Amino acid sequence: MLKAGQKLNVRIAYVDDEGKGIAYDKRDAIMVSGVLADEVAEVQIQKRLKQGYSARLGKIVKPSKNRCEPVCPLFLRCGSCHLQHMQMNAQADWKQAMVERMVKESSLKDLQVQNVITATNPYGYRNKIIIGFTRDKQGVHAGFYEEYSHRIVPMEDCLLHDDLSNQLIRSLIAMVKKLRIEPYQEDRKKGILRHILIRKGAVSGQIMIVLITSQSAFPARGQFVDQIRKEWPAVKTIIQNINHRSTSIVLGSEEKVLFGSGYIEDELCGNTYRISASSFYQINHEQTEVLYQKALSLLETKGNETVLDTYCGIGTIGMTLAPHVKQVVGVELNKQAVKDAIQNAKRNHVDNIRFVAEDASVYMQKLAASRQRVDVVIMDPPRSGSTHQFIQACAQLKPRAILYISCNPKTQIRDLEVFKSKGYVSDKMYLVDLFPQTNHVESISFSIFIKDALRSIFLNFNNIMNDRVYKK
Ligand SMILES: C[S@@+](CC[C@H](N)C(=O)[O-])C[C@H]1O[C@@H](n2cnc3c(N)ncnc32)[C@H](O)[C@@H]1O
Repeated sequence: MLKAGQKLNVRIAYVDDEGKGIAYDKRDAIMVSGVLADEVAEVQIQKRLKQGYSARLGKIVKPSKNRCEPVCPLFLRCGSCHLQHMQMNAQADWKQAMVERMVKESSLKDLQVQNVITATNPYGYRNKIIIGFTRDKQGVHAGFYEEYSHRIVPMEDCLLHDDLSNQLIRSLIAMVKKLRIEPYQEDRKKGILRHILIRKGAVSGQIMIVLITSQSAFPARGQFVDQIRKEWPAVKTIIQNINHRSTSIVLGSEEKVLFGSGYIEDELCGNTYRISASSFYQINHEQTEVLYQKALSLLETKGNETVLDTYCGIGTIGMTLAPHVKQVVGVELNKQAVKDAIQNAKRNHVDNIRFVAEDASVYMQKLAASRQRVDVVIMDPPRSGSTHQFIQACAQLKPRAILYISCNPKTQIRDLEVFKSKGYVSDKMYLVDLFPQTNHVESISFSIFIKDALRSIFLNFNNIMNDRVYKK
């Protein structure tokens, strides 16, 4: 049995899905951050866990050939990055191996995980930033959260954002301190400013600032807005979001526009989109274009299809696809996002798309009950994945194909297992790295109904045989 404080040298067996190195002492697992597979590291035991021990990294005794120097001084303290110490090509291999492991543990043994489509910009890619505020005896602190905690790691330059965003963050923190805007203290339920959210259009350069507060009125609000507008002309809108709740969810349900229109605009895949504070917008612009192109190329559309774009956000996937199909229906739960989507269709003159504000599972069930004809279903649910009801209704609708985009391959694989039981099979999974330096990856699968799948195998087989006959 190991004791807290004990130091020992361990060999890292593998890096788990959370980016943590796993070593073994006899049969006990030891979990340690900042290490790579096959490295030998000196670690210090911290505490006993259910399935082993957590440990702190002392020093690397034998480094891996995949190791590189983490560039951020806050690496391992701030919870955002997990893989900065891993070279980029090794990050791609690791993400692929992680998804392959998930597939192997599922009933989808024939699903082949393709090589990761890597990012050309491994840093500076994030277009959305959330900074937390707190106060202690030493004063006001602002920055990002430590992993698995509500403790704030004071902000320095974050390399996942561009230089301008980092300058803006520093400037906003200085204004908060100068204007004595009191940070919200979660434990004492006192104070006002909880977070500041910044969103920047990658192409437009337009900036949105959302001040998330614990109450509606707060002193110096007018001065804060005036100062931001004076110093930052790229800021097109400032919104106050009021979150009264005791929760780790950042945004509350109440909003006041303090300056501008309440949204910014950006361009993606040739269309212009308006994006409101609570609407979803992918955080890596360049890789989102790669993701959409890859996903939509799998559909091989003929122009006569009716497509459902479920979990559609502000309508970006559906509107990129619309010129290539007969019609698209977007389904989205967030009413503000649906308002954005309707305006986005107008501003891009896309007239074969419409949007429904509803829970996607409920909508699918209604559609299945009314026996509507749908050719293709696109789904892009949140990290928690879709629901049994959605999949059941989708199978009743019998679309030719289901295109599933996900930021969580684990829940996607779980859902694909259910789809398989309904006759929808997928032979390949494509990965696109939207989140370099982190343990996350975006994945795409394309499933067709088993009878169609068999017919396509038969046709391919026939073509191969015909080729052979011709070659003879
Ligand atoms: C990962 S985002 C994808 C958005 C969009 N497809 C895109 O690429 O920007 C997931 C979206 O699903 C929406 N959503 C979450 N739960 C939902 C539900 N039960 N029904 C419909 N939409 C939901 C969220 O509001 C969010 O816009």
